[in-house]
Amino acid sequence: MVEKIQQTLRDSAAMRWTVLLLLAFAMFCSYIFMDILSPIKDLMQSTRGWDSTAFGTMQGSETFLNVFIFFLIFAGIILDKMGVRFTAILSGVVMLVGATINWYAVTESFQGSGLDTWFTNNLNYIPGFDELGISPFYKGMPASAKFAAVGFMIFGCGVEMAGITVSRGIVKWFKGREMALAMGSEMALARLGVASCMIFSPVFAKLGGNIDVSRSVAFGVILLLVALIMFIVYFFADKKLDAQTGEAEEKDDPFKLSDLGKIMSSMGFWLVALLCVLYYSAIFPFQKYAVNMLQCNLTFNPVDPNSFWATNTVTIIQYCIMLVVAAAAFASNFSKTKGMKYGLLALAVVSLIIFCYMGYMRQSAETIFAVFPLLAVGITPILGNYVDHKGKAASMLVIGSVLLIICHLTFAFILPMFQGNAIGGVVVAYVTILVLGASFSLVPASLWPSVPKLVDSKIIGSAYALIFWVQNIGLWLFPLLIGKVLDKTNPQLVADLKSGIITPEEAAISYNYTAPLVMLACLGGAALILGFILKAVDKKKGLGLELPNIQK
Ligand SMILES: NCCCC[C@H](NC(=O)[C@@H](N)CCCCN)C(=O)O
Repeated sequence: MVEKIQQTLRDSAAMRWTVLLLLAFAMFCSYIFMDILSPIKDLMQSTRGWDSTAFGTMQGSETFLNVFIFFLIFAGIILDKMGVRFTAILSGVVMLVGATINWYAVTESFQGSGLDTWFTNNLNYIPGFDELGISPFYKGMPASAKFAAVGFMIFGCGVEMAGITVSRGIVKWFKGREMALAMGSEMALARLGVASCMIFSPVFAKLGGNIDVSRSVAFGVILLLVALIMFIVYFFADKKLDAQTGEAEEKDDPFKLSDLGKIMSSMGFWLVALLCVLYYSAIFPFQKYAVNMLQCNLTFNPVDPNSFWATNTVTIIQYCIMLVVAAAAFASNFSKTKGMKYGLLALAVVSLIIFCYMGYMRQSAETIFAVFPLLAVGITPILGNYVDHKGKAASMLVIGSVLLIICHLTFAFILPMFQGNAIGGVVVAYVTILVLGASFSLVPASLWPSVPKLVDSKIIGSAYALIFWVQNIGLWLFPLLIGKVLDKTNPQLVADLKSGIITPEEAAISYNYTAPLVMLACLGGAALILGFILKAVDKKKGLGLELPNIQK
């Protein structure tokens, strides 16, 4: 008689993918909040008086507690000690609290309140940090920006804690199965979140003709409430799984601080962590300057504000096309026949071309750069699927780094040659952004699923936390460095601006970006060297980075 094999929730594909949807949707909401103010920087200046320094300082506060107060390290320890479901809910609550403070700071009610007065007169610096130039506050910073920074740094703790928790949750539910596809899908949805907020945040702020920036932030807060609900539902599924498997690893084999030593002594781990900080420092900080870099290098013919291309209808159509690209590319991973697979991929490519055409017709750098997260939405799951079935993660890290170098050098030296050539410049920009998007899929799709191969599953939370911590240092440092290098390498522009020879508007689109782009290409070069070393170490020590996740 054939013995009936005990099935757990994890063995059911439908249940596994439902759990992934809960976690991924929570991250989608968090990524929307993370960039909610980015596309309305101009409105923050005109309605709340945040100049570029106030805006940049507030945005930079996100990493402050994680990096300098080591919150991420504590978050990793909490995750390994308390388990995924507890930490998921905790991170959801922390994000919501931070976001609510952030929202209140930008409302009309904050203006003129007691808190407004207090923040105007206090919190002008943090001793020690101020001297080093790394304080999230400064004398003269608008009170609303200071209070928003307090909220954003609390949110930053929650969102990074959620990031490591979701990664560990995916490992728990998908290890030995479609783990890289699951991580790729989660990141794809996160990228869709970034693209969505770029499109919808200005729409909410300008709704009904009157400008209110707090509406956009309120939209983000509501989404974070939804994220918390997702985590609560996940809590029950995860509890049931533990009851079925009797695993509850955090109780059976409790995490000890000495376990951290095991991570630190793994050469493979450090190579991945360093590669991560180098690679992501050349991507996320670049993302903050990319639109301006395009404005400085491309020639745009302003679109008539009354024309079809300037309407919100076009925005909505473009967003729908974006969803078609993402859905078709994602569904191609699950198609049963080759015909269906290639049909869906063809649909994704045609929609992508239409998306690019519309971006060109709108003649704005923002809509051209919008294609960047879109390609990652489409192909990160496909590449994750490849890692699951064929492996080659270390090789993908190397290829991703090569593409990164090529793209930054193209932006630095080839794009400026097309200044004055409206169509040629846009074509070069699109091709380079698409290739960069491919690189931004190759590296994340192979890097994050490699971590469970390097450390014990009991300490996976701390391992992700350590990588995130190292990465956060780069994410804090490089936006600052790019700004400083830009000013240092454009001395004439800075002097002309100071003496009033050119207006701030003219100056803003006249920077020469060569030096910062070469700096980012060098980061790619260093990541490439580490990639080769990682490949060699993998071969020598048999880490299994080139092997598929699913062993047939
Ligand atoms: N399951 C993979 C999770 C990592 C995804 C990764 N996110 C990060 O690395 C975050 N620490 C940084 C996000 C910072 C943005 N301001 C990703 O590729 O998004």
